[in-house]
Amino acid sequence: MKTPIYFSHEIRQLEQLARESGISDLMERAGMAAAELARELLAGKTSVLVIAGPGNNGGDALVAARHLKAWWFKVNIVFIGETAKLPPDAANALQAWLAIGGELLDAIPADGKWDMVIDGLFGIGLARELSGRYLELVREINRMNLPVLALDIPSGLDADAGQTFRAAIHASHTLSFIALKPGLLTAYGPDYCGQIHVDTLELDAPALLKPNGWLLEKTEVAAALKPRPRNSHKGMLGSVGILGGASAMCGAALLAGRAALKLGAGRVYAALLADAAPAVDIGQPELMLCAPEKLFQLDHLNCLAVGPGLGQSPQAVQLLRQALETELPLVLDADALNLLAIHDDMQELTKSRKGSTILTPHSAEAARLLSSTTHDIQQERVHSATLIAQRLNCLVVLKGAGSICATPKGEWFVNPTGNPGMSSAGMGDVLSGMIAALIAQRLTPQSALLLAVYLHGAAADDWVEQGVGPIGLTATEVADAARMLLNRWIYSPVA
Ligand SMILES: NC(=O)C1=CN([C@@H]2O[C@H](COP(=O)(O)OP(=O)(O)OC[C@H]3O[C@@H](n4cnc5c(N)ncnc54)[C@H](O)[C@@H]3O)[C@@H](O)[C@H]2O)[C@@H](O)CC1
Ligand SMILES: [K+]
Repeated sequence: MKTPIYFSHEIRQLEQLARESGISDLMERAGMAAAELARELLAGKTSVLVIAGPGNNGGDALVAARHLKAWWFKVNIVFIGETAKLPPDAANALQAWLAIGGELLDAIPADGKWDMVIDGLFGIGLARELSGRYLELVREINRMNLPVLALDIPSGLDADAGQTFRAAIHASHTLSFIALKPGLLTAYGPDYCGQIHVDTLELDAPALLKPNGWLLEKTEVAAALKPRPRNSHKGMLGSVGILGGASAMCGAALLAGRAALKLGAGRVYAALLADAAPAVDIGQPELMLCAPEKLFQLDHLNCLAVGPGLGQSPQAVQLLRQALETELPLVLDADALNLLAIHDDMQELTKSRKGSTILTPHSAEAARLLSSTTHDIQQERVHSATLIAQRLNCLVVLKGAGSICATPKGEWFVNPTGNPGMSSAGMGDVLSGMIAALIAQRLTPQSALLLAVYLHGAAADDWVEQGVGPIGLTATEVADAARMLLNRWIYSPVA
């Protein structure tokens, strides 16, 4: 089953649709799910500090506290807000808490000792920067250094953008209600959420409201590539061209080319723009190096990646335009994106191309494409990726923690794999080569993009699990691990 992702306004729509269908106990369901998860995580330990805020997130916390108390846990609740202003469901939850003899504290007792904190301060209703007592409380909880179970979303995190409202609770676990939200998975989300759990509250969300966002998952992305027939030859496996490698940047094109080879392309040509370009890649002699003009004379290319080390010379401009005029599937990265951003005619060419175009910007490149700022892109990563995809009629991956893939039809995907070891030179070049290799092997451009993005991050994660990285992880190593994982997923899928 695919995992949907909804913006917070869509979660509210779902709540409304559930109410209209006669479901009125969502807060009870959420509180029970939270209590059950807390009990499991406490694993025999007994005391819990519950933080309840002024809205329905606080209500969830009050319900969870009531169940934990009934199960004989030692529970203290700190409530910050005005009880008279609680929304109706939360007010009921408070009455039920008081009815079993529960009390409310207005600050964390200085001498208290707890095994876990349950964070029900703010959920998807957080609407502005934290300040005053709320801000102090968030900082105080973070200083306590205890395991924290965040309800719905760590308080302080924006459920849609993954940005913090000045500060946010560092959770060790987050229990997301109804469905995932993008802010848990992108930008700062992964830094604050810890392990993410989802409880659907027994709602079949996709049946109620068609999702546009999905989580990338191994079972989905790996299904795109099938085992090869024994009777295969390199022509069947496709030919990739890499265009880039201007003076002092040959390495970028070589990295992309090597990654394409390792991801299984039958033949890979790297056309380097540098005057003193090498004639052979000594480290990877399987790679065929050629002059840029030669690349366009080949009649058997299946995909062309333009950009790694391309530079912005007049020759680069002319070659990019030539590439856009072909009907080949194109992967555009780095300076190809920067040139696209400043040449309106090339944007028009991109929109009307017959072949698919895949753009792989990081946030600064996306900002140039949208005449925006990196800050604004990061504030709206999903929206930015879908906007580029729709404006330029192309597939997009907006790279960075929780990469966003977007299609021109408005569908988007968030990638959960990857780690900070990938913040190093050459990682993007490798990704371009990987996407191109999968397209050359006849995956649809969208399947190739989604598989490559997921695999790229998973390969880096694999190294970190082995203790290599995140510090010092190299792009070459990621390509090697991607090859190994891909073979494992296809030929030993159980492992
Ligand atoms: N939407 C749903 O279907 C469900 C929602 N539930 C819970 O309800 C939450 C949403 O509840 P609410 O909409 O009441 O929102 P929240 O509980 O997240 O917070 C809203 C309250 O916080 C205040 N507030 C917002 N930003 C503030 C700031 N910076 N400083 C101080 N006060 C601030 C608002 O004025 C409002 O009183 C969800 O996250 C979830 O935990 C669950 O009960 C289950 C079902
Ligand atoms: K919370």
